[in-house]
Amino acid sequence: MSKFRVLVSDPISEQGLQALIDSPLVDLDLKTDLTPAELREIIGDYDALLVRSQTKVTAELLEAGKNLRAIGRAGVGVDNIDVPAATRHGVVVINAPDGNTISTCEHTFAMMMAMARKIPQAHMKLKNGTWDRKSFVGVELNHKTLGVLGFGRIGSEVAKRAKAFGMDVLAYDPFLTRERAESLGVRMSTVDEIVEGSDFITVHTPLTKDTKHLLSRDQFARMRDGVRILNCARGGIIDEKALAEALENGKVAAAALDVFEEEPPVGNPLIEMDTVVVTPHLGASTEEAQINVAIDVAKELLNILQGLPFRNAVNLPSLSNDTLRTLEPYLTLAEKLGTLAANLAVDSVRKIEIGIYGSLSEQQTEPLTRSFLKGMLSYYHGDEVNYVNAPFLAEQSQIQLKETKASRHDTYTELLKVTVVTENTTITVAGTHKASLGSRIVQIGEFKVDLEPQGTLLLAENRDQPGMIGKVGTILGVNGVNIDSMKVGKLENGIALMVLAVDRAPDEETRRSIEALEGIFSVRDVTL
Ligand SMILES: NC(=O)C1=CN([C@@H]2O[C@H](COP(=O)(O)OP(=O)(O)OC[C@H]3O[C@@H](n4cnc5c(N)ncnc54)[C@H](O)[C@@H]3O)[C@@H](O)[C@H]2O)C=CC1
Ligand SMILES: O=C(O)CCC(=O)C(=O)O
Repeated sequence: MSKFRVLVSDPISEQGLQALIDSPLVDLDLKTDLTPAELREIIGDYDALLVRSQTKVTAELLEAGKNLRAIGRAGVGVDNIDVPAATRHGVVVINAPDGNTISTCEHTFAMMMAMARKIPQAHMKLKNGTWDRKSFVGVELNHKTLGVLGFGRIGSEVAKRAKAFGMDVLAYDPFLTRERAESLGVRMSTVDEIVEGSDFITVHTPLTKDTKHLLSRDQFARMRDGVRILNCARGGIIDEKALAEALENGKVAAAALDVFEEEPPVGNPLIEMDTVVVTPHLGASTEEAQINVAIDVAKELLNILQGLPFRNAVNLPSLSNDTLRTLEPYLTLAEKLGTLAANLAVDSVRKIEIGIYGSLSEQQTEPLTRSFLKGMLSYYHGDEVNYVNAPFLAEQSQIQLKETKASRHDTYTELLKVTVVTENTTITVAGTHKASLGSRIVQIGEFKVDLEPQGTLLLAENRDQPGMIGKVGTILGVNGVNIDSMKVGKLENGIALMVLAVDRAPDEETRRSIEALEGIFSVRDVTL
C-alpha cells in the first residue's frame, strides 16, 4: 500500500508531530520556507497539509490540491484557511482547539498585569539608564470589574484567574448559561452591561461578521473613564481607529494587544503609544502549547487518513465520544439507505425528507443526514462525495432537505425513515438498529421487509402468486447467480416485493430475462 503523503508548511513542533514522523503509513515532508507559488506547484502530491497561521490556504491552493483529504491547523483560529472552499472540495479542516488554551489565557493575564503596572514601559526606561519611579504608578486588579466578551475555553480560564485575583467578573457569551456562570462565580451580563460597567474589558471571541468591531466608537463612548482594554484573540474584534482615539482623549487609560487588524502591523499608531502594551501574536507561543497542538492535530490527521473517527473538524459537526458511539451503527445504516434509495430513484431527486424516531431523535442528527446524502449522492458523483461536501453537493443540485423528529414510533424503538421525492416518484426506505440484532432495513417503498443491509440484493416487484420465486430462482441458477437468502414483503393489493440476497449482481441479460417473466413488474439490484 502506498503511504499517505503529508506536508508541513509552517514551523510546527517536531516533538508534537512524532506520531506522524513515526507512522509507517505516512511520508512526512517538512517544507516551511515555500513561497505560495512553490506550495501550489507541489500540493497536488499530498494527501494532507499541516499549517500553523503563516500558510494561507486559499481557494486556489485547494484547487491545485487534487489529492488533498485534510488540512490540519496546529492552533484554534482557521482564518488563514478558506474553509468554504475546502468544504466545496470535500477537504476536511481540523484544528487543535484545546492545546493552546492555557498558554493564551496566561498570556492574557500577563498582558493585563503588565498593562496595569506599566511593566514594559518601566522596564524600557530602566534598561535605557533612567531610575524613574514617579511615572509608573499602576492600579491593582483587586476589587476591579473585568468584563469578558466570549466565554469559551480561553475566556472562562481568564475569568477563573481573575477571580483568584479578587476581581468581579462579568461575562457575555451567547452560549453561556446561568448555571455555568454561577458555578464559576461570574455574573452573566449583556454586552452593554460589560461595556458600561467594567474597569478592564477583554475579548475572547473568534473574528466573525458579528464580532467585527464588537468594541467600536459607540461602545468606547459609553465605557467608564479610565477603562483598560485587552485583545489576545483576533485583530478586528476591536476597532483599532476608535481605540486609538479613545486612548488619545483619555477615555481609555491603557490597552494590551497581542493581535492586530493587519499582522504584522504597518504604520499602526497603537504600536507607538506609550499607554499600549503590545506583543507580536504570542498568545500560543509556549513550548507546551506548541507541543500540545501538534500532538492533537497529528493524532487527528492519522485518524482521518485511516478512515477512523476524529473529533475536531471545523467543517463537520463535532461529536462527543458518547454521541459517536450511539450514532455509529446508524451512520452506516443511513449511508446504505442512501445507496438503496439512489438505486431505486429513476429520475432527478427534488426533495429528501429524513424522519428520525424514538430515542435516536434525542441525538445530534445532522450527521445522519450527511451519511444518507453521502450514500445517495455517491451514486451520481462517485468518489468525489464525502461527509464534508455531501450537503454542499445536495444544495448545489437544489435538493430540498427536511428533517422531522418524533420521540416515539408506533412499531420501532428507533427508526430512520427517509422519503426521497423525485421528479415523478416518491420512494421511502427505512431502517433500525438493535444491539442484539444488528441493523435491519425494514421498509422499501410501500413494502415492509426485514433485511440485513449488506451484500448484493436483487429486488423484484411481482404479482403475489404461486411459482414466482421458483421461476426467478431458476433463471438466476442457470446464469450462475447463487441465492444466499430470500425475503418477501407483501401489500394487500396482491403485489409483493421479492428480495434475494445474491452472491453477485446478475448481468443485463439475466436481469432482462427475469423482467420478461409474466407477473414481474420491475427488477433492480443494489450492492450495499
Ligand atoms: N493570541 C493567540 O495566539 C491566540 C488566539 N486565539 C483566539 O482566541 C479566540 C478564542 O479562542 P477559544 O476560547 O479557544 O475559542 P472558543 O470557541 O472556546 O470560544 C469562543 C467563544 O466566543 C463566543 N462567541 C462567538 N460569537 C460571540 C459574540 N458575538 N459575542 C460574544 N461571544 C461570542 C462563542 O460562543 C465561544 O464560546 C479565538 O479567536 C482564537 O482564534 C486562540 C489561541 C491563541
Ligand atoms: O499559531 C499561533 O501561534 C497562533 C495561535 C492562534 O492565534 C490560534 O490558535 O488561533
